[in-house]
Amino acid sequence: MGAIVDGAITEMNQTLLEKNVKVVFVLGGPGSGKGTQCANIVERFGFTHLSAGDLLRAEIKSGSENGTMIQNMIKEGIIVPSEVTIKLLERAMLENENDKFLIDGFPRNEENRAAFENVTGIAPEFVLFFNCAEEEMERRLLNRNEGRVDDNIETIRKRFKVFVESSLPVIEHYNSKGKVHKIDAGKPVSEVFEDVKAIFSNFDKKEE
Ligand SMILES: Nc1ncnc2c1ncn2[C@@H]1O[C@H](COP(=O)(O)OP(=O)(O)OP(=O)(O)O)[C@@H](O)[C@H]1O
Ligand SMILES: Nc1ccn([C@@H]2O[C@H](COP(=O)(O)O)[C@@H](O)[C@H]2O)c(=O)n1
Ligand SMILES: [Mg+2]
Repeated sequence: MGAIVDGAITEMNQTLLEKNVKVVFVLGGPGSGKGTQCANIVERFGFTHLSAGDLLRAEIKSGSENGTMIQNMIKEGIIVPSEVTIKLLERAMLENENDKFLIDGFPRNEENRAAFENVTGIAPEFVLFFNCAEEEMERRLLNRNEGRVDDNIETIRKRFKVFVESSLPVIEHYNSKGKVHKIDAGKPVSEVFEDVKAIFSNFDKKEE
């Protein structure tokens, strides 16, 4: 059985518990390389990648009633209420046959963290923390060229502030439980992946 915590269990997350899903949270500042490394982990270790930001952007495109609110919050670099993001994550996990998920960019604040554990009853196997200097992250985001509304210097600075004030405490919370693997994400992609591989290889061995 994966790591399960006490909480209110609804029909939807009862199904998730029955699936015995394993979750790894992938955290780090904006532009630290979470999405890039998740793509490598998917290929090498068979996880399914769920990016909270991507799910929110897809929700905007779908014409959802929450679309305008989400769009405005992303433009401002603010964290969307947990109930919206958690529903998207739960749905994505239920719709996928895999039982191993990389949840990228979530939990982003204390509200995200507590609500996810209470609502789903799932605790992460471990947390990957991509640690990178702001100057490097800023350079990467300004060169990303994916047309994201939040990849401009004004929003990037707001996102850095939110990361330091709201997201780092979440990482500290899991660190105090011995669940965080901190990775130097300032190195080239292939070198970062070498460090990531070592962590997942050990995890695989424990599973055998
Ligand atoms: N180790 C690296 N060295 C140099 N460039 C990198 C590295 N990792 C990722 N990049 C590049 O930096 C940009 C941001 O990477 P990525 O999208 O993976 O970051 P992210 O952490 O998911 O960011 P966000 O939180 O904004 O979604 C991309 O253009 C990517 O190609
Ligand atoms: N848990 C989350 C994750 C993301 N958001 C919003 O999406 C923006 C982009 O996220 P990325 O991970 O793709 O960088 C982020 O700045 C938030 O506005 C969120 O609200 N909650
Ligand atoms: Mg990303």
